[in-house]
Amino acid sequence: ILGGYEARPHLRPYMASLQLDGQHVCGGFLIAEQWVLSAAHCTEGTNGQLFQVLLGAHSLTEPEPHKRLYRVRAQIAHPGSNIHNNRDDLLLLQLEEKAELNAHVKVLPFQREDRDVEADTMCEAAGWGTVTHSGRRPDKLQQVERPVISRELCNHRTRHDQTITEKMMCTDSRKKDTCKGDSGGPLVCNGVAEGVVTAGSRVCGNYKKPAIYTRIAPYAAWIDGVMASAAG
Ligand SMILES: O=C(O)c1[nH]c2ccc(F)cc2c1NC(=O)[C@H]1C[C@@H]1c1ccccc1
Repeated sequence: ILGGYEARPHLRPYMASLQLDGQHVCGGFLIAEQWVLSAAHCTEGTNGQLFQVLLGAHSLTEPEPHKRLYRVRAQIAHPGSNIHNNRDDLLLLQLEEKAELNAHVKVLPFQREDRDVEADTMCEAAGWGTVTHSGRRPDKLQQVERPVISRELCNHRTRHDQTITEKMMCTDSRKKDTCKGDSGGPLVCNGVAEGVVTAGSRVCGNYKKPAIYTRIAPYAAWIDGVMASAAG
């Protein structure tokens, strides 16, 4: 998160850190007791290694009472996701067991109504992604508020030039922005997860390259289908 600030500890109890060998790789968030939603690009270069999911954390390194690392039983990338573009950039992770829900670990509802969030709506993003242009990595969860910008503006020739589909949304990226390591985390608007930070490599903090999120509503049926088929 560029230009943000340390989150109030455990006020975002749905936040997950996807880790490999104890290292934060991407964000994610709890959408059901045994399921975390993140971004498919985060699995690139991991040659099929399964993530571990840290829940209930504020600091990545300090011992905290409700912090717990969960093993992952299955990782399901959206079938349309690929390394060449940001389309269908979603990853579902089934935890080895149901997460123990408490004040520090809670499910975040996601938007099921497929309608664009109005431009200028203020939304929030949080993550353990880079906090400086030089790539400094924070130990504690950061957050930032960002206004939604219209798909028309985001698709302008000088911005993302017609690559933003109706299953994506954008926020202004002037100075304050999501960045590497925040990918997979939720864009929360009025208390509901509307988007997932895409994990394609993207310059951060430059107003000419707005932040891109996968809108969740268009994928509600896919998400429900995967969770239902793996149930039990
Ligand atoms: O965040 C992303 O967009 C992204 N997309 C990817 C694709 C492949 C891939 F192997 C990783 C990623 C990855 N994350 C990262 O590189 C994470 C490791 C870096 C990081 C940044 C800040 C704080 C902690 C750690």
